[in-house]
Amino acid sequence: MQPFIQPPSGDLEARSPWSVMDEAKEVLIGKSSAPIRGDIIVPGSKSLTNRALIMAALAEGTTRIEGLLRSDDSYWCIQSLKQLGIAVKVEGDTAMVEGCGSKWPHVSGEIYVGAAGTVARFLPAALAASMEGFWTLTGSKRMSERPIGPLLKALEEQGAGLTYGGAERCLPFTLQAHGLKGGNVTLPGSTSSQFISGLLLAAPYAAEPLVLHIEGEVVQREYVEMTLEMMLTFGISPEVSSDGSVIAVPKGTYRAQDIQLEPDVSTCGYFWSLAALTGGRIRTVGIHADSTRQPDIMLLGVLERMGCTVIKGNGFVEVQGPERLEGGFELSMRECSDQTLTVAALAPFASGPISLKDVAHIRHHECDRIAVICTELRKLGLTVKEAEDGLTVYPGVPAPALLDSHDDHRMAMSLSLIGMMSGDIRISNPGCVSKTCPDYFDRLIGLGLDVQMR
Ligand SMILES: O=C(O)C1=C[C@@H](OP(=O)(O)O)[C@@H](O)[C@H](O)C1
Ligand SMILES: C=C(OP(=O)(O)O)C(=O)O
Repeated sequence: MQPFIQPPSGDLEARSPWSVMDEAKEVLIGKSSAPIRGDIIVPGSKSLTNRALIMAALAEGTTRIEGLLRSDDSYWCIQSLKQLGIAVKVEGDTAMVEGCGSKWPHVSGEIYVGAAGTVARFLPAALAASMEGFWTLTGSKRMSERPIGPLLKALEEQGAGLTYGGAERCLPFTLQAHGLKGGNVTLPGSTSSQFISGLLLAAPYAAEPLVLHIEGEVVQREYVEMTLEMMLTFGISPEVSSDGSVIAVPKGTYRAQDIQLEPDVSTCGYFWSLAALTGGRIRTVGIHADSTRQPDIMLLGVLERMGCTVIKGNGFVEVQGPERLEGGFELSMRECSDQTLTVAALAPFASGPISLKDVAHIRHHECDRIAVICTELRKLGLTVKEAEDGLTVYPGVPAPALLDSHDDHRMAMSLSLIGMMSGDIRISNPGCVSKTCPDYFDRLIGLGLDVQMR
């Protein structure tokens, strides 16, 4: 075990005022001696929050959003909209957004998107849809490395002028808006579903109806469905071909709404896992498992396969952990790939190896998630086999270690699960949880876990 506390690391500029633990250099989670039990209400979905904010900004009229997530990703979304001259008033988890009908009040300026993939990929088309404007988009160091090229290429073809401050077709860039032409546009589905969602969000404002042709299978297709569903809520009905590869978006204007957002199912995954690992019981309130569009609900199927009992109630989901988790199988995580790290953290405690596949794209997330989870699990003395599109984790007993979150909220939250099972595990730079769940560690304390910040 390394004796020294590491200096603070990570891209602290990307932390927002809604982050609560920037000072923490590391977290130590004590071994849990009892099954974890509790009922919790998880904050709003990041994906729903940022879609709702951007559609509300593009709409005509004032939208009321309830159940908003207050985290770095939504903070940078709101700040970006404010930079564009949109009035956004936030009280608790309610936001009032004055829409601009795609005529952004501030026609120039610099917009910082933090580390939020949803803001970096959802805003450019919404900017390009305006008839005038000249904006520079910048983001965290990692966001400047993450792919966005296919979306920017499509926007250039649609009429936007783009110049690059660093590498070609990456952040930072300056976008000159001339409106979107519409007509046929092609985007690949294999790197990120966010390119498709980003173009769809702005598509109703194109000069001609826009027809999006998707090349190849979409990683996490359900996020595209989530976008289409919210477009419908705001009054626009795209038509999808029977094989899903062509989406025709009619011209129109979003109409302001009063909407209530669901809790973040991706965040629920860590809490369900606490129950799964300890033979406990966690009920997350506010989730309708059968109707949610959040793809990480599919983690419930994985937990059942691992021997958990899952109760899908009316407005809640409850997970009860077994005596011992089952392993010895292979899973495609393509459709709920944000949970790959969660399952990798559960796997050492299962009865047999678990192989996770079809997630090559997560190498382009907050860090190279496949390489990094393998590195961190190996530091614990565990056996892991890395593949191009996933990994296999073997059962084992984790040894004490100092682990690195790699400034990735999902790494920090997943590694905390191992910490709780093993004790003597420290995680450096834990403050990155603020990307989606700023009070994550306080919530663990609330469930009776021994969590020390240093
Ligand atoms: O549209 C969204 O809200 C998201 C899409 C997914 O991204 P990719 O399709 O880029 O993997 C997911 O990983 C991310 O957390 C949220
Ligand atoms: C991939 C993620 O985020 P982003 O929206 O930045 O892509 C994530 O939250 O796991």
